[in-house]
Amino acid sequence: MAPSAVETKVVDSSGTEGIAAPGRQSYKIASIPADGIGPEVISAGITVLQKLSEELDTFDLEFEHFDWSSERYRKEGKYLPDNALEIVKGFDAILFGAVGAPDVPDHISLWGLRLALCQPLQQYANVRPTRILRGTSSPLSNCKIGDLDWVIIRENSEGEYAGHGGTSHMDEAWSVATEVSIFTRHGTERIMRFAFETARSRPRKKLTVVTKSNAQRNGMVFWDRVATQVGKDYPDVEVDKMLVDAMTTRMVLKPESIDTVVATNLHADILSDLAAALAGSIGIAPTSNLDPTRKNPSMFEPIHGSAFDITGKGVANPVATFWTASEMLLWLGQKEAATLLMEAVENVTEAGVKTADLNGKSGTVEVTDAVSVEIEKLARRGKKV
Ligand SMILES: NC(=O)c1ccc[n+]([C@@H]2O[C@H](COP(=O)([O-])OP(=O)(O)OC[C@H]3O[C@@H](n4cnc5c(N)ncnc54)[C@H](O)[C@@H]3O)[C@@H](O)[C@H]2O)c1
Ligand SMILES: O=C(O)C[C@@H](O)C(=O)O
Ligand SMILES: [K+]
Ligand SMILES: [Mn+2]
Repeated sequence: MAPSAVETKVVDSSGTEGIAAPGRQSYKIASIPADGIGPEVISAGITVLQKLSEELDTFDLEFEHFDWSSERYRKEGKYLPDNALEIVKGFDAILFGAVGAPDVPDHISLWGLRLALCQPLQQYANVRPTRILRGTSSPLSNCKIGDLDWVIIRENSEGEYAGHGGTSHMDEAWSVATEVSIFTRHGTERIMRFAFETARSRPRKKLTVVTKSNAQRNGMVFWDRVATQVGKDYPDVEVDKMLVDAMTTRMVLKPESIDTVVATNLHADILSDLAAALAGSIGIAPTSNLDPTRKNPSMFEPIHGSAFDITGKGVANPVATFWTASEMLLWLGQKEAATLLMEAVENVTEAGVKTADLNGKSGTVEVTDAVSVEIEKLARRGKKV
């Protein structure tokens, strides 16, 4: 068996190892910061999570760090040890940074780490909420806070990311490559149900099904068909359909007309980066890779990548990771902490403590410290009343 890649063990936030105090839930979190700005933002995320745990009486977190990264790939030829899935199954959740390095082809890094975890762990629902945070603004001139409040549900197990394909006769004049999209009834129906449930749980109960069923006349027509069938079980959810190209224009021109969106793996990948930018920056938006059956741990990561252009400069926006941490706490059942964390984050953005991508002047550490101070204030205020 390959050796475990555990580098360091961090004890729970109170500084003691072992059993949680009575009444406190205890969670084991696998931390995989990986590449580029990943370690910078994950370290910031862990700082605020530990602060929350210290200030609230509700939970303890025990982090274990894994060095699964491009650096490990360079040394050992692999991103993951052979028993990686077995290891992470022993955790309540995974907190992931980003993977990708300038000297490793992007398809090797993505398939070697992110997809090598979320596909076998059946994290089929990728959930990407976006909204404009207090104290920040959209690049859209007429778009105010509240006008853009979306959740994009990305199919996370198949479609264009099925991994079916190949290349023959490489570099010959007759070389050929295929990248086959796969849409199964099982995969399509389960993401559609998840999307309808998400739409139903939000005040507007409104779902937009995005496809490209004019050009992609098989898989996408199938998606539309499954959406109509599943929709019969959700008469209270208002549904509309959009082609993905037109959806980009609707996101820009009529953001207030959108609430919950479901789209394929690739379409939603693209739309969700656009969504984050329209809400202000790719540096704010979270991602949850969920196994809704809860048989496997779910994985939480900021939406952005490893951002080589700003790595090591101390300017990466940690807000995407804070929001991700909040989503992780919600998934673990810690609603009070999740809400308090976002309240703290927005108090800080509103006070103008922001990184350069949000037109601010603060660094990663300053924003993190400000959020920690805010957590303390909010938690202590909450205890007094
Ligand atoms: N889930 C993932 O791990 C993931 C996601 C996206 C990209 N990637 C990988 O990351 C690498 C770089 O990809 P890319 O450049 O297309 O996307 P990227 O998200 O890394 O960066 C795009 C732009 O956004 C900026 N940016 C990203 N995060 C930021 C933050 N927190 N604060 C401030 N600015 C931020 C970057 O500086 C860059 O200008 C590639 O190897 C790619 O495959 C990985
Ligand atoms: O598409 C991917 O899986 C990589 C990255 O762009 C992401 O959104 O996680
Ligand atoms: K990421
Ligand atoms: Mn992406």
